[in-house]
Amino acid sequence: MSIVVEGVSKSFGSFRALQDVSLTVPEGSLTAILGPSGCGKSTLLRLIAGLERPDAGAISIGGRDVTALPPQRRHVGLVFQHYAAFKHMTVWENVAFGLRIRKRPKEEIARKVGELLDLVQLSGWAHRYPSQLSGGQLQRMALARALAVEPKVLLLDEPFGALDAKVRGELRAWLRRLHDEIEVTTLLVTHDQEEAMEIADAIAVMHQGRIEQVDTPDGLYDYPASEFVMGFVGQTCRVGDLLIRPHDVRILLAPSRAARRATVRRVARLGYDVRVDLLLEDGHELWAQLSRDELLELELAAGQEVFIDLSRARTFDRPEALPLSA
Ligand SMILES: Nc1ncnc2c1ncn2[C@@H]1O[C@H](COP(=O)(O)OP(=O)(O)OP(=O)(O)O)[C@@H](O)[C@H]1O
Repeated sequence: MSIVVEGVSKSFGSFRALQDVSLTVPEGSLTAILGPSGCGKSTLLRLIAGLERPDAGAISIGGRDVTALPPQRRHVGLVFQHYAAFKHMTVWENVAFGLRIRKRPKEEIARKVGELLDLVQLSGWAHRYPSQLSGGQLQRMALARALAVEPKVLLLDEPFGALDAKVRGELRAWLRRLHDEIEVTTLLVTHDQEEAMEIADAIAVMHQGRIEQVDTPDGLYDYPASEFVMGFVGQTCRVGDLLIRPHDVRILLAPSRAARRATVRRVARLGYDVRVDLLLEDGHELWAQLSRDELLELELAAGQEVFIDLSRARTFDRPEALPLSA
């Protein structure tokens, strides 16, 4: 089911946490809400879940206005960063909990819990207790528990936030596969642009209580709507009003009409990538990201004079992208 947020605002005292936020999460999609700490991501998720009420605006799920409904009548599954498992219950009992309180028949509970444990790859752990699970396994159990009651939408707030980078990476790939399998509309809150870019169909970038842009991962990266978005979804260098991604900085060995004179300050190998720190004649500093092959071709060394083509830079003073002319 789709989620539609229309013109939602929310203040805490005099602090405006959300200002006129609108967002559509299409049915079956995996959409990420991406933004820095404090931008209002969790507040938006909590409003959709019904844990908070908006001051203005409306929220609908599957075409039904749920703005005035309590959480339990919205049929949402929720998973947070620090999942509160029932410690005295086994994994099986934790996953079965929601079905038991809904008084579902025993056979149905047994079948469903079995299926869910398969889905989250915890079948072999059904009779363990939460204290015997790793962080990644606990979060998978949390997902199984959220899915048990067949939510119409799944809301995930930094579900892998507390885990180390390697486990996070594994769970990301796993979540994407799970989503493709069960096709439940999913909204994922994260401050990690790599996480959002890797698994989401669409990303809503938030900044200071507003949504700055909603687009596909490629769309955000290639056509950022604002300087904030450009800086948040990838690396950028600034040269005066111009913003450019380091891999778009072209280094030339001979002068050309559009190129600026610069000095190589340092060449650093970062595995296959190479970082070349540059000082432009006018005093601006920037860096170029090259491949090792490109570096070998250019034979760059510190102190060398080169020419920098910034024609792929952008400026956000005016709405359209402005290529630099000489
Ligand atoms: N119940 C509350 N009372 C007062 N202020 C709140 C409350 N909930 C959130 N805020 C404030 O609203 C702002 C947005 O909070 P929110 O938790 O939505 O941010 P976030 O983007 O999820 O950040 P993080 O990634 O750090 O969790 C913050 O400045 C926060 O302090």
